Amino acid sequence: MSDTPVITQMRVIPVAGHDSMLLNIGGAHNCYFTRVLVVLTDSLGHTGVGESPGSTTVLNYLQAAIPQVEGQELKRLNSLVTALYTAKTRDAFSEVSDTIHVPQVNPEKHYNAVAAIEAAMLDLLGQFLDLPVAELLGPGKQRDQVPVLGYLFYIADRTKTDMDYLPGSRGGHDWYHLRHQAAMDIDSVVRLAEAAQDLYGFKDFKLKGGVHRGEYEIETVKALAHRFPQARITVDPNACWSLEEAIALGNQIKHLVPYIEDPCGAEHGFSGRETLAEFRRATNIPVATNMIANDWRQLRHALEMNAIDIPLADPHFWTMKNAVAVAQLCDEWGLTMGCHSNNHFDVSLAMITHLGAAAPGERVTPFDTHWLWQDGQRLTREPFKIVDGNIRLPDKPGLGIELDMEQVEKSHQLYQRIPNKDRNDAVGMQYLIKDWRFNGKRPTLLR
Ligand SMILES: O=C([O-])C(=O)C[C@H](O)[C@@H](O)C(=O)[O-]
Ligand SMILES: [Mg+2]
Repeated sequence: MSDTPVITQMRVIPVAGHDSMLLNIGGAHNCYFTRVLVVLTDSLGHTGVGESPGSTTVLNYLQAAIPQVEGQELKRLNSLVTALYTAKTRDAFSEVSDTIHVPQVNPEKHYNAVAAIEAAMLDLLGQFLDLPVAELLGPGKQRDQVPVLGYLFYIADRTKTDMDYLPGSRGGHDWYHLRHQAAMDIDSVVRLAEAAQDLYGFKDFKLKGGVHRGEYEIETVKALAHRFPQARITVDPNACWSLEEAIALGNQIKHLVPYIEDPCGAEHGFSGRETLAEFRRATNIPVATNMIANDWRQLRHALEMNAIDIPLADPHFWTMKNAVAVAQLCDEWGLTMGCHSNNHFDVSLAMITHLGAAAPGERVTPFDTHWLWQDGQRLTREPFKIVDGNIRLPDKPGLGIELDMEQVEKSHQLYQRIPNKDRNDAVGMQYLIKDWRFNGKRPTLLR
């Protein structure tokens, strides 16, 4: 067997960036978000990089994995990733997963860490083979352009807090100002969508719901659909509507939306998979999820019950290779593939782009990305761009990105300074509503 490069060093670098006061069922986004970079060096001197959500658990897991990764040959990628998934290691690092404040995304789960290691190894392997990562995944590269949607949020008024939210500045594109200002009503959200579309050319939009009462969010969807008649608009209340409410609300917009994301969840002794199956049967509206089909076992139950049409296979939850396997399964079984997102930097932007480029078939729905909220805070020299609602895959080996270590260092320094390293959207929310506490069954503002 011939040799492949050996991983000589693994660095784990926690980083932080700025965010707007975006509302969701978990509360209000903090003024800072955190991520972790995995930076691998190989014996040829190449650098490979991956990004994961920034919980302390994931950080600890990555640091503990260093001895398992250093010294490995790149050709052992598959067996190394499998070993990192072993139950023994997993159990040691997922103890706190029940305490998370944003239950819809599981940022503390170990698989986020494994995914970042896999991405960095794929990056190195691609550079060694002189191939883009998309060529190393599943069926290989299927497309050069990956469509993404405009991910809209209601935005709370940051001036009601003493947190370090950025004020935004006038003089550049409107989007860069508006994304920092309160947008609590329908008109403001439509205005946000207009600015985002003007800058990024989005063809489609998703509204993060679970904030106002459901009726108001449906009115917002209608207003967006009226303003952008060609767009595919959807809404994601993160399962906070009851089944009954979800059916009533869904029926109002069934002619306007291509799908609804996690309209309802577990209630009255029924699981989220059961209520989503009932929702689908009652409304005939396709269902997307990032809440009840995030691993093979969950996906199997969701499909057996006919609960979903669109698994949003986030490569950070699944790893890039497994997310492409989900895409292949969708293609073969007549499902639609999509991709969930959290706040992220430009390394994750590259990861989702290669995933989208390798997803086979026509039924790939535009991917979620939070990049529009972070655009301008780069860690790589040339972040991929969203143009006409698409991200173009560069003609470069590996992930096709190069870290800018000065930017990484600044972002790491910011991480060191901030008090809250783990996501907790209740903190900001408590400035708006005294003693606010998470309740997955009540829209954020209804207290
Ligand atoms: O589709 C989703 O459920 C998400 O994007 C989850 C995220 O946590 C989103 O709610 C957010 O960023 O607030
Ligand atoms: Mg969702």
